[in-house]
Amino acid sequence: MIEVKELTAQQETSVFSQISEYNHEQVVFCHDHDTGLKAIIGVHNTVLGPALGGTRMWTYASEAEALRDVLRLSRGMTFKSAISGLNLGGGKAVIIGDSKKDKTEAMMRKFGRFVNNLNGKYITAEDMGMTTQDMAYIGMETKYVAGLPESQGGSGDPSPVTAYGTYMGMKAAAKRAWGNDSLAGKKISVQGTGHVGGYLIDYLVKENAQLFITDIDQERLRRISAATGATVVGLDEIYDVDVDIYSPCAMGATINDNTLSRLKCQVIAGCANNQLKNEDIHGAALVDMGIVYAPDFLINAGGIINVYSEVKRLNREWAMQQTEQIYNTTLNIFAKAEADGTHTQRAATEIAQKRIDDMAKIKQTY
Ligand SMILES: NC(=O)c1ccc[n+]([C@@H]2O[C@H](COP(=O)([O-])OP(=O)(O)OC[C@H]3O[C@@H](n4cnc5c(N)ncnc54)[C@H](O)[C@@H]3O)[C@@H](O)[C@H]2O)c1
Repeated sequence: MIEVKELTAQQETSVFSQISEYNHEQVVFCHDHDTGLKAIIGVHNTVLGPALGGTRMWTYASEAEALRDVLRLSRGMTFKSAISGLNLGGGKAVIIGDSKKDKTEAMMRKFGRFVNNLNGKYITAEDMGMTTQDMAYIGMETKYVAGLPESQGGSGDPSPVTAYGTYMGMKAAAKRAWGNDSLAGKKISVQGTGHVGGYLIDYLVKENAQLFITDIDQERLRRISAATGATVVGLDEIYDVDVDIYSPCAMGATINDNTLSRLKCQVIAGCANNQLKNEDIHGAALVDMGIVYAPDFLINAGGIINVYSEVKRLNREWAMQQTEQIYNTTLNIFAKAEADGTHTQRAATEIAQKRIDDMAKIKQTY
């Protein structure tokens, strides 16, 4: 398996150092002057099938940050699809910009043309900052798009399915930590109350969990708090709240050297991608702290399962049934990690990598 190490400052600025570090097959830089499009498509691995993963539109502080994000996200998709038993490779795209101000139909369609140039090696869908309407625009230029509106034969917003899988993973983690998967009365902090976080909160409210929520969108926080009774906490305060479960549902790398010593939870289970800033260092640190960590790419796989159902013309019922399996898979990962004396992220990655390696051998005989 390829180890991902911390890069030196010099390596961080070298595009090829980063691509080789994460072992990507292909990275495509897309630029269009007229629409202001600046996008990067990362194709990590296509052994199991076409690289499928959403496009994220975000106000990255630098181009280097955007590149790092697309590389980490696309690698995560490889393992997510592999561990979920899907015949898909890992890919992802980022568009640099403010989704609320900079996005236009022309920009989306231009991006669709870049996706089309890859001839199906990469299939796009939604991620943060993108909507089903954006997928519809992209779909005017390419057939290699999923997550289209249901009115256009698509599987619609994947977030409810992602939330269901995250909820299943959280319950499995609760069972591991406390011997019982009930979340009733558990204090749970949810960082990010967007598409997935919002649906997850609905499940947690139904179970009578005690919620602490934060978001940069103050209006949404007020609305959710008024509807659910959740306590609103500050953006940074979220790491200090005395809770049983911390659920990262916004950006990645929130489990890092600065936050670890502040966390008081016994379980971490959320939908955000790439929650561990450094998989091995912070994954191992969580074991030392006695925190049960439900691997992000495993428990947030509901969205890709839903998108896969669209590509393979299966229905949402199939997607929900597959997603429910996340509960058992998560329990199995906890057991494997303990038996192997390793952390859960590594145990999950090893299972995913083994499937890729096994299938690569089969393909050699075609
Ligand atoms: N949508 C899916 O189906 C899906 C699938 C798998 C993984 N994910 C991951 O889950 C996470 C959330 O996705 P989403 O679709 O709900 O996105 P979203 O944009 O709908 O929601 C993200 C929320 O996080 C908030 N936020 C951003 N930065 C924050 C910060 N520093 N602190 C607190 N809140 C902050 C935003 O204001 C927004 O409300 C992302 O990491 C995404 O990659 C999503």
